[in-house]
Formats: sequence, C-alpha cells, structure tokens
Amino acid sequence: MGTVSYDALLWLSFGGPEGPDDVMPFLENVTRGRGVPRERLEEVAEHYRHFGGVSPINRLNREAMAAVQQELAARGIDLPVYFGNRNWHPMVEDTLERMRSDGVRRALVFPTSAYGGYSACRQYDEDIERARAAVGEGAPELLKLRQFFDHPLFVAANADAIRAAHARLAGRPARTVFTAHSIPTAADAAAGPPETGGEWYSKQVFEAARLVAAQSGVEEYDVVWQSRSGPPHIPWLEPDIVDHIDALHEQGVRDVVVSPIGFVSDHLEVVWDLDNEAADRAAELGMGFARAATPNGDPRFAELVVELAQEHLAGGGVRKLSEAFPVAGCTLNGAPCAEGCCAPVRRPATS
Ligand SMILES: CC1=C(CCC(=O)O)c2cc3nc(cc4[nH]c(cc5[nH]c(cc1n2)c(C)c5CCC(=O)O)c(CCC(=O)O)c4C)C(CCC(=O)O)=C3C
Ligand SMILES: [Fe+2]
Repeated sequence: MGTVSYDALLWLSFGGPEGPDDVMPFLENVTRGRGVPRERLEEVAEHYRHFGGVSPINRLNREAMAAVQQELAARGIDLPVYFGNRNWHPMVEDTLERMRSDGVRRALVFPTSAYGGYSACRQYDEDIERARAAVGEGAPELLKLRQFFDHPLFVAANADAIRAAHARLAGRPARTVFTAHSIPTAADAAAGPPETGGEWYSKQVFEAARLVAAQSGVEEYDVVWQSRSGPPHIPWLEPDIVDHIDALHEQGVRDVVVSPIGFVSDHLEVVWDLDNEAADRAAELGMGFARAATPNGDPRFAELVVELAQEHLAGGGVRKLSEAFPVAGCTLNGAPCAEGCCAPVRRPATS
C-alpha cells in the first residue's frame, strides 16, 4: 500500500433521471436484459413522476462529492473527483474518456454501495470493465475501493441517525427496523466467494444492523427488505417492509423507526418506498413512524470516503468493525474478488 500513486477519484454510482423525459430511457437502461416485467416498469415510472421525473440521487451524489473534495483538500490530498454512473448521465464511459483526455493514468473508484453481492458490488466491477473497454487504448487503471458496511464512520453515522429518529418520536418505545434493497434469493446465495457458502449480501446487512444497533443502544430490532421487483414466482429476500409494518401492528407495536441501512443516500427507493409507501401504511394503522437519515449528508460520510482512499495512499490504515468478513470488493480494472464471486444469476425471460 502507498507505493502506487493515483491521479483522481472516480465516484461511481447508479444514476437517476433528471426530468420527465429521462424516466423511461433510464428505466430501460437499468432493466436491460434483467427480466423485469413491463408493468413493474410502468409502476416505477409512476413513482418517479411523483417527483417531476427527477431522482434526488444525482444531486445528492454531487453534494457528497463536493464534501469529499473539501475533505481531501483539508487533508492536503490532491485528487480531483470525477462523477460517472451506470444508468444515467454522466455515464461512466463518458467520464472515463474525459479522465483519459485530462491525463489521468490511475484512479481510485468509490462505488456508492457499502455491501457485497452482484447488484451492490460486482455490477460496479462490470461498469469499470465496460468503461475501460469503451475508452480502449490509454484507459486509466481503476482500483475500486472496498466494501464499507462495517467501517466505524458508516456505523457511527447510521447509529446517530437512529438516535435522532427515536428522539423525533418523543422517546416512545419504538421498534427499530433496518431495511435494505431486496434481491433474488438466488443472487444472495451467489454473493461472496463461492467456497464461503455465499449469502454475503444478506449476512453483511445483518452484520451492519447488529453493529449499528449496538452503537445506538437499540436492543430489539428487525432486518427487512424493500423495493422488490421481478416476476412474483421468483423468490426474493423477505419479509417486505410494508408487510412487516402490518405484522408489527398485529403484535401491538405502536411506533417504528426505519433505518435504510442498505443505502447511502435519499434516492427514490428511500423517498418513495419508505417515506411514502411504508410511512402511509404506518399512518393508516395509526402507528408512529420516523425514518432515520441516510449517511450522505453526514460529514462523516465524506471522511469515510477519504479514509477508504487513504488506505491506498501513504500512511493509511484499514478500520473495520466486523470480524465475520474480510476486506472485500477492492479489485483492479473490474476483476472479481475471486473466481465466481458474486456472479450474476441468469434471469428467466419474461413474456
Ligand atoms: C442491492 C441493490 C441496490 C443497493 C446497492 C446500490 O446502491 O447500488 C440498489 C440500488 C438502487 N436501485 C435503483 C433503482 C432501480 N433498481 C431497480 C431494480 C433492481 N435493483 C436491485 C438491487 C439493488 N438496487 C435489483 C436486484 C433489481 C432488479 C433488476 C436487476 O437485477 O437489475 C430498478 C428497476 C425497476 C424496479 O424493478 O424497481 C430501478 C429503477 C437506484 C436509483 C434510485 C433513484 O433513481 O433514485 C439505486 C440507488
Ligand atoms: Fe435497484
């Protein structure tokens, strides 16, 4: 570590539409070849239209990047930050081309997901590989930063957000519910190096929840899933957050704090699926509901990104809280962590 030098930091994210005309082309980019039924697409397009066809994700990424740029400067690190997405402009292929023409030869890549798994980790490797292939000759070397679900700064930001959400419920004894994006159970089974037995995505979400709960002083909590798509006969991680709110109500729970531990910013799955759908269900049932903030706006998030980068610069150490998982996700030029790690699961064609 610290022997190779880097010229830039590439902020690699999912992307989101920035106006009504972007919505369908964006959704087609996201779901190309993935067997998501047309009706699901129409339904999701409707969610975006509630916000004028604008996802907050690009703005939030730009804000976080500005904070990171400041934090780098404060630590005397000279590393320009570039922005590239998988599914919407600025597309990572175009950004990488610009980096090449700016003379960038080696860059660190920060993927905006904390976990392992195909959608959360390996697909970002594919983005890196595709972008380098698109640029061709002279494409910058790209080293992806590691998974950070157990980094003390990620855990601390989430723990404080949960404490603040509980405080908004005036100290009533609310149940804490952690939520992350559901994935097909077959994709979860394939998450992690094959010889480890898989399920790294769900197990890392449970591990992050355990660490955050402990730090926020929460004793009783649940881990649930959200934003499922795909044909109904394919099993995905369960229970769903909205069904779970029903179940808690039946058990006599009166207040819930929801922590979107699976996400780093308030993008559409958070502002629609949680702040509207889940919150509405709680309201219908007469339950109190407070959604914990995502880490994006917390100054510790910028520090986290800079620390992850510093692991590859002179003098940077590795801070992680989980002993259950090794450092993972950090590879060069889009290589998988190991042969078959987080391999994509073939999706059945839909009619
Ligand atoms: C694990 C995971 C993360 C977290 C890791 C990470 O952050 O990368 C994540 C993030 C996100 N997912 C997002 C949006 C969408 N995800 C979809 C579809 C899917 N997501 C999946 C998984 C995940 N997704 C999966 C298994 C599918 C099924 C199809 C497929 O296998 O690809 C679809 C298609 C319609 C639908 O089915 O919902 C959309 C529109 C946005 C942007 C939101 C915005 O615009 O603000 C973000 C940050
Ligand atoms: Fe998604």
